[in-house]
Amino acid sequence: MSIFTELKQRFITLLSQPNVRQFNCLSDHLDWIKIEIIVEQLESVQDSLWLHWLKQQPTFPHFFWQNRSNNLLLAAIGAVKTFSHLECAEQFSQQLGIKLVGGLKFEGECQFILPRLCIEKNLQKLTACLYLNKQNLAEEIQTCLALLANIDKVADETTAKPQIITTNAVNDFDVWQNNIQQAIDKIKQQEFRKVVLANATTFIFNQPLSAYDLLAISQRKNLGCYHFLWSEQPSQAFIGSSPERLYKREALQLRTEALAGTATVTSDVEQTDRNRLWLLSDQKNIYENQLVVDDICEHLEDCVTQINVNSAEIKRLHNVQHLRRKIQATLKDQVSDADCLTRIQPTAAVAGLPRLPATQFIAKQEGFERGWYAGTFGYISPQSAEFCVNLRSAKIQQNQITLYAGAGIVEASDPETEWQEIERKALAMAGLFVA
Ligand SMILES: C=C(O[C@@H]1C=C(C(=O)O)C=C[C@H]1O)C(=O)O
Ligand SMILES: [Mg+2]
Repeated sequence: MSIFTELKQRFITLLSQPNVRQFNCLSDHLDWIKIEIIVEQLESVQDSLWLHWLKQQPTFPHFFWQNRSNNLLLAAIGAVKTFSHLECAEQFSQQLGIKLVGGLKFEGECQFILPRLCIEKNLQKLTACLYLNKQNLAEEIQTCLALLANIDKVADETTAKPQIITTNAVNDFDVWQNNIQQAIDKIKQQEFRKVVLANATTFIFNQPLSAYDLLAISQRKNLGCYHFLWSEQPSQAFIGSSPERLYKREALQLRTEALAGTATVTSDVEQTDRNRLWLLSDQKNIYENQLVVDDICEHLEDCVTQINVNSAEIKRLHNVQHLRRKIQATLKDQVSDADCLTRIQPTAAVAGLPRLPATQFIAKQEGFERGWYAGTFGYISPQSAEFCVNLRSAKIQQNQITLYAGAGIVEASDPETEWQEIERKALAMAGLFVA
């Protein structure tokens, strides 16, 4: 029996119990019921299973998130409550002692949900939770039964190979070069020290694309990355495979990082290793990274009791390698995830330093709205939280895909080199469909 058939049968049995109202209440005075199923030893399945399951679920939104150390995977369908204010989401999660999933767009818009059904996999342990509102319980049970009717269905990975018809970038090289020159002028005038400029490239295909299939391919190719998918309606989704952690919190322990500074990775092993050594000692890249360290430390300063920055190491990916400095801190009591998120996001790795003039420059010059790109996805809960930075990502709408990639611009930046850098970063997604 598949895990989904097992969950379906067990949930239907639990929902049919006459005392469902009492024994699963999250708390006497609250409106919500949680029905939980735990499977301690899930047999090994491929990570793509959860995406192929989502692909077949008619209940939206869909949320998928897998951390880069691959010991936590979340797959959720439906929303019984949505939050557009971080503090409200935080308060709700605290009160009920539950996880909420979602994130923040680059421009700051907040979107968290309490899913109808949330499946969580920690290594071999699986926890599935169904949430119902106590107020109109009879109706809620019917809605859940309708959702459960379909949860044993899993899609096949398509063999279809959509063909590219046209490609169009928001900024061509001339516009890019001009934007970088303007950024460098502003840096010289001391309006800011760094700004991260991005491009958006749209590919139109001869047939619709499956966000689920693309992300499943990416899971196998972009190793050591967070993988995420957010879809509010059929045929539209935002996906990505990002190397960058925004932060991970366990109780008061916070882990974050400065990931910035880039060199090429190719199939030439020796050249790639020379690039690694060059990156570790290149002043422009070290400076680019240092500004991210400064930004994070400054923003966390008054809400931590200690903070420690590790020395630089290399985070190696399929097409690029980055300089990374890990940062550990202990939060003061009472510091919330709402605090952490608003302080850390968007870091100087995706916005710039100082944050305000950099984001204003981006909004004015870049030529498109970033939305979920360079935003963050993850979860909050009273015990822990984890978020990634939504890089190496794409927006899919029917037969169109828009890829996003950016690069940190500092005074020593060269437009040509930065252009090559964003082209290589875009390969994390483009490499999945451009032969
Ligand atoms: C902005 C992006 O990446 C960021 C910029 C980097 C750089 O400029 O060296 C490196 C890693 C990321 O923090 C992106 O991938 O779009
Ligand atoms: Mg760079």
